[in-house]
Amino acid sequence: MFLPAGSQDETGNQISNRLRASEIFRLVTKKRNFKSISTPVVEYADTFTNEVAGMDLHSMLKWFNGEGEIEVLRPDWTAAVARAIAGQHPSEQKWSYQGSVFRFDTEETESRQAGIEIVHADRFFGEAESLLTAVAYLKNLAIDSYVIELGHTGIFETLIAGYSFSDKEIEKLLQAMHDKRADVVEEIVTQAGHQQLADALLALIDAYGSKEVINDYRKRWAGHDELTAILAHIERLIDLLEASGVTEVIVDLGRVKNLPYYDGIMFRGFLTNDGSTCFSGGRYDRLYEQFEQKTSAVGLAFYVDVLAKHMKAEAEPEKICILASPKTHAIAEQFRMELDEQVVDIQYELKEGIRYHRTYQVVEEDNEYKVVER
Ligand SMILES: N[C@@H](Cc1c[nH]c[nH+]1)C(=O)O
Repeated sequence: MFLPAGSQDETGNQISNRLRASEIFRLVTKKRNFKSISTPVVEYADTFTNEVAGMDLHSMLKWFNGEGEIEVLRPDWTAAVARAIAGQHPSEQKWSYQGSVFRFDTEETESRQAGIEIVHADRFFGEAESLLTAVAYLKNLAIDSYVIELGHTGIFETLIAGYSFSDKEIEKLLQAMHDKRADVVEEIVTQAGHQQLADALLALIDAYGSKEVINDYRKRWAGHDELTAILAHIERLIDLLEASGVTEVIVDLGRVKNLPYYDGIMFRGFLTNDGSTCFSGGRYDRLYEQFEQKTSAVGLAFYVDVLAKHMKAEAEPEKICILASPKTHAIAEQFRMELDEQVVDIQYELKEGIRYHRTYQVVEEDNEYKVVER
């Protein structure tokens, strides 16, 4: 039997690492006073596709229910959690969750996330706590080679404000900026008749790297209060991360939003060894406008499958075999109960190719059963 593209089985270490990653996430977030929340896997599509959430129905796993409404498998936790907690008292601010998201536009259809959302809190506090929780979690997973990248939706948006583009053009422009395709960006702005904008956007494509990029752009954007305020904001977060022991923080001023609801700071974590993204998040105050709330909302989600792949495997415990028979199986089981630390396998005969550190056997002596080492 085969599996559809984007689905795969999992075995061994990947599973035990993933379960450990989940348990460590539970402990880390509990200790930091997050309240856990879980939403159903099946929801109305509208929770994710409404005007403010803005996600694309095409990439969702969906069907019609008996009433003709579209239901989906949860494609995103952030919009689901927002729906679930919209009616909660604003004193509840820190939420954590774990579970799968399902999307067709990613390599794997199902991917497991562990995430946090901080709502109704002071804006800088929410961003700082999100990032520091990420740092604490990675530390607890013993993952220490990673880079945190900061970006901001306001840069691109401020630069293109005042130029008219159709929704289609904006969509293409966002994609081209995301792919860092200077040629495509130039083509789109030229065709729209906004040649003057090209230089600013093309420069932005290369505006990533260490803190010096901020100093450089502070000079370039001198006098442009909105943009320099964004730079100062990013710099404050970098200072916080550096003061908390994070050695590699980079900025990408040309980063555009990867989810339609972001409006403000965006974060991402990359693992150094293969560049894979291990967490992603950002500010999304606008999402709460659908509930007539003007508030602060920020968070991030870890890609648990990615983390599990990069975690060191757990140390192997001693592996013991007890040879028994149908008659002595209960005796072997009793002996097994006394061994807390070891992996204990009971077999009726030794199988070739399976290795144990020690082997025991149930033997009969003077009408009594004993377990002895072989
Ligand atoms: N839901 C986002 C992550 C996130 C959590 N909070 C804000 N953003 C994602 O799937 O990438």
